[in-house]
Amino acid sequence: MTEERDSGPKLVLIFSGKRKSGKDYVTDLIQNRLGLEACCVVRLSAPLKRQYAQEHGLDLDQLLGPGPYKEQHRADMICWGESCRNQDPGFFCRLATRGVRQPVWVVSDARRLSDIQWFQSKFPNQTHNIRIQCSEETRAQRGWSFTPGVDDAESECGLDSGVEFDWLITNEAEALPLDEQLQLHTSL
Ligand SMILES: Nc1ncnc2c1ncn2[C@@H]1O[C@H](COP(=O)(O)OP(=O)(O)OP(=O)(O)O)[C@@H](O)[C@H]1O
Ligand SMILES: C[C@@](O)(CCOP(=O)(O)O)CC(=O)O
Repeated sequence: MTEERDSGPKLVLIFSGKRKSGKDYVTDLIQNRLGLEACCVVRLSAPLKRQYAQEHGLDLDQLLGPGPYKEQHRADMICWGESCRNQDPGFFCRLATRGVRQPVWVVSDARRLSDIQWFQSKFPNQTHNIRIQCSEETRAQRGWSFTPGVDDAESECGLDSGVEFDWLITNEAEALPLDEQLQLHTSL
């Protein structure tokens, strides 16, 4: 049986950013650098997608991947997830971090103030907020197109204001290479 970490994480990096800004790409890069023993990528949407896939007979792997399949289901998943969050805003944060034993937690997909508040209230000294940004042109090249009800809803806009980000990362071909941006802020 695995033992729960008593002391909690040493570092919690909370990433947010618009669709196709590269949240998964950047957080995977950090995990590759730190290694699986030290670093866990915590995806708040993972338990949501797991439960949603089960209840709706969908392909979980495709919902977890970057392709068009999850986009076809995104609006309905958002509504479904919000009905859970309205009853318990920390519901997916708790599920996604259950049993995580690595000292560095890289949360890949904060979307709402309540997500950030949950980590900050539990780990006030360890938590840092990071925004991944890039142009709409770059996001479009990665498959994004504006979808009403998604791109103008809380899921995408909930952190547009009201958060002081500790770091901003620009994930564009023209920007400083990601490696160098990560090194500027940390020794990652
Ligand atoms: N710096 C980069 N270089 C090459 N490809 C990239 C880069 N950043 C992102 N991508 C690619 O762009 C696509 C979208 O990136 P990613 O899935 O990480 O975005 P996301 O913010 O997690 O998006 P969403 O929230 O819509 O799932 C992926 O196919 C990813 O591999
Ligand atoms: C339904 C939802 O969790 C999908 C997130 O998918 P992804 O992080 O973009 O792969 C978004 C949300 O919770 O608002």
